[in-house]
Amino acid sequence: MLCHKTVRLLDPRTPLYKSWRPTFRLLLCREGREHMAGVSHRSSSAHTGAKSDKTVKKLSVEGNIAAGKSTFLRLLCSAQQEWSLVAEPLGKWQHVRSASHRDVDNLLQHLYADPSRWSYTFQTLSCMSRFKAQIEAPPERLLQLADPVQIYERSVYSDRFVFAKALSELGHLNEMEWSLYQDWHSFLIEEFGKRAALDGIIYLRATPGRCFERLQKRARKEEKTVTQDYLVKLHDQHERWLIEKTTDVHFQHIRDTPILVLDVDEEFEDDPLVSEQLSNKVKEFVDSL
Ligand SMILES: Nc1ncnc2c1ncn2[C@@H]1O[C@H](COP(=O)(O)OP(=O)(O)OP(=O)(O)O)[C@@H](O)[C@H]1O
Ligand SMILES: Nc1nc(=O)c2ncn([C@H]3C[C@H](O)[C@@H](CO)O3)c2[nH]1
Repeated sequence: MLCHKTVRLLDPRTPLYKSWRPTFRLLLCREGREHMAGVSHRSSSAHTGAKSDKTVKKLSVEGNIAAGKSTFLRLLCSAQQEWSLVAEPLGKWQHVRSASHRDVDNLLQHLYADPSRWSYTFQTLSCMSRFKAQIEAPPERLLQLADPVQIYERSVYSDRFVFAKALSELGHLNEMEWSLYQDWHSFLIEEFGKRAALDGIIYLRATPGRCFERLQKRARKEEKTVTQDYLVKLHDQHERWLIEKTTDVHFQHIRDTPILVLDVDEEFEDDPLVSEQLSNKVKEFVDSL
């Protein structure tokens, strides 16, 4: 469980937060300078309108549980070998480490076994690990390329606008927890906004029934209690956020991010033709950004 001090540190209304904010800002500025001293990333310049020819295009791949994101990314990366992929930090959630790096617990297991007890803790870890991944400098080899592309498996945005929101509506995050989550999430987006910004989103769209079949086929041990109803709920959140655009997204740059929708209900894993068609669509989309 997150200690009370950390919760208060992340809550803008508390004195603890106010006393730490200047230190936090200083750290952010230092990191910012290091970042600026390197190659200018597209996401840093996108908001100033400035473009350099060595910018990294950052995209996330979004979609329901077991829609086929990892599978799709594997295919994509073999078609576009120079692109860099940042996988979802699932291992960090399954093997939570102590300060002395001992493997202490499996938070994904706890989440599904007792969602009301563990959802807030899980969203804290999932979102923090995504933030760290999203603001990390791209690998050096990527910066040597003329048109570098980095693709993330999900993002800090789906963490909030799909999962945390669904868990709040299901009552697994209570009103206080949902409010705390939104407070620190907004704070981090405002502070890191440009560095965590995306140039595009690829939405892998599959019916909840198909996802449920794939989930059962994959048979991840922690997910035995995941129901089709939960997948329907997550599907609806994706649809409201990325298709209907009725989700209340407070950040203009996220609302404006271009979206490519790919239907992945079809079984394409072993079909090179379908894989090639999908990967060509992604390439066209990336070139258009
Ligand atoms: N297009 C496809 N055709 C056939 N099988 C697929 C396809 N996409 C994924 N699968 C299978 O479905 C299962 C789930 O796929 P995968 O692990 O890629 O999902 P995911 O979206 O990354 O899941 P998660 O949300 O848990 O990260 C795997 O067993 C995979 O082999
Ligand atoms: N609650 C919750 N919030 C998230 O942000 C989130 N991201 C992924 N997951 C779950 C889905 C798969 O079981 C498994 C691997 O994707 O982890 C999440 N669950």
